[in-house]
Amino acid sequence: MTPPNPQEPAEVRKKTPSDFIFGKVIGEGSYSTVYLAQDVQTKKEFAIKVLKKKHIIREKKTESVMREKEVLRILGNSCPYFVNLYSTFQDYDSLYFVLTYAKNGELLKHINLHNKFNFECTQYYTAELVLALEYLHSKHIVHRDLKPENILFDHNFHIIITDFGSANIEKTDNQTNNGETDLITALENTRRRRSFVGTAQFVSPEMLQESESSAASDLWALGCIVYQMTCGHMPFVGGNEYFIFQKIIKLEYEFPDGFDKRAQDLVENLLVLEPNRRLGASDVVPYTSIREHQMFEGINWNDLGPPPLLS
Ligand SMILES: Nc1ncnc2c1ncn2[C@@H]1O[C@H](COP(=O)(O)OP(=O)(O)OP(=O)(O)O)[C@@H](O)[C@H]1O
Ligand SMILES: O=C(O)[C@@H]1CCC(=O)N(CCc2ccc(Cl)cc2)[C@H]1c1ccccc1Cl
Repeated sequence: MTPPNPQEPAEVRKKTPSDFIFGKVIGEGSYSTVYLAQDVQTKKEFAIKVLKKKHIIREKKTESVMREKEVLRILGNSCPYFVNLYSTFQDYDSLYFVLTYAKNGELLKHINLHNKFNFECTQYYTAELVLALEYLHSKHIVHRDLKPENILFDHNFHIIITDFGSANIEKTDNQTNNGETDLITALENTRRRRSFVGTAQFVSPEMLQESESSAASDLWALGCIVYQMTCGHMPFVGGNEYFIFQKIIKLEYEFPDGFDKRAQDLVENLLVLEPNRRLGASDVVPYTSIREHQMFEGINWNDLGPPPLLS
């Protein structure tokens, strides 16, 4: 590897691994390792996701990696609720993604630590998720694998959504410029349908049956996450994926005793089999129908204020 040219200002030169001090491993994926790293020059901390090219090829994830990069490029750094991609670089063996470091880890860890969240915390984090989904869907991007493992906390305990490898960038009307593009899109979507499903417990019924996904698929996942923050476990569980899928398409779940009634009503209006009938599905962003729900009584949507102490 050629050493960086110190005369060239770092901000314009393509970064290389030697621009960073790699620290502890903060997480592992099926074909990636995430390190805590410090920029040698600025001393700033980042999460650097390192993907071994041979693993990407073995897992057939090249398209997923390119899509995640494209989604992160589209999202930019305008919304605080998404991981920011500062830079990418590669060497012979690996690809490197320099990302926002979410210091306080996964939402899932904190739900399990506290067994479940109190109403104030559930209300606050559901509101942050609504604002995040409004931004994401306004960019015509559907996450498609939203779950407490992919929702991280930054140093101030605000959410940072990550893992866009399963995301879909929806074609908008003005992007289909000719019949041929439609055919390519249709072929790509057909091939992708065969291969893609999110995570069993959070996947929407339409993605299980017709494999059509839309912004409403993320609203289904939101319903599952509100349920889990409120009572500490997932609405659809089973011994294996087949039994979980059966419960989802039959809408077979129940609310434990003591489940907050406001949260229950919101969940019941999100976990609707027909995607277009889910609360917010017919809204043109912002999700006015969701914002006006009793779950959010007292919330100032223009300023959520600081996060409540987790409990
Ligand atoms: N920006 C980040 N800041 C802090 N921790 C992170 C960040 N990104 C990922 N992690 C942690 O690293 C772990 C691995 O993340 P990674 O995106 O590499 O794989 P994954 O998406 O979790 O797994 P898979 O690729 O199988 O879906 C995550 O579970 C998360 O806990
Ligand atoms: O899209 C980009 O920004 C470049 C374009 C040039 C390039 O070669 N790559 C790497 C493409 C790639 C993807 C998967 C494997 Cl297994 C190997 C190379 C892309 C890349 C470089 C660094 C980090 C990520 C990516 Cl996708």
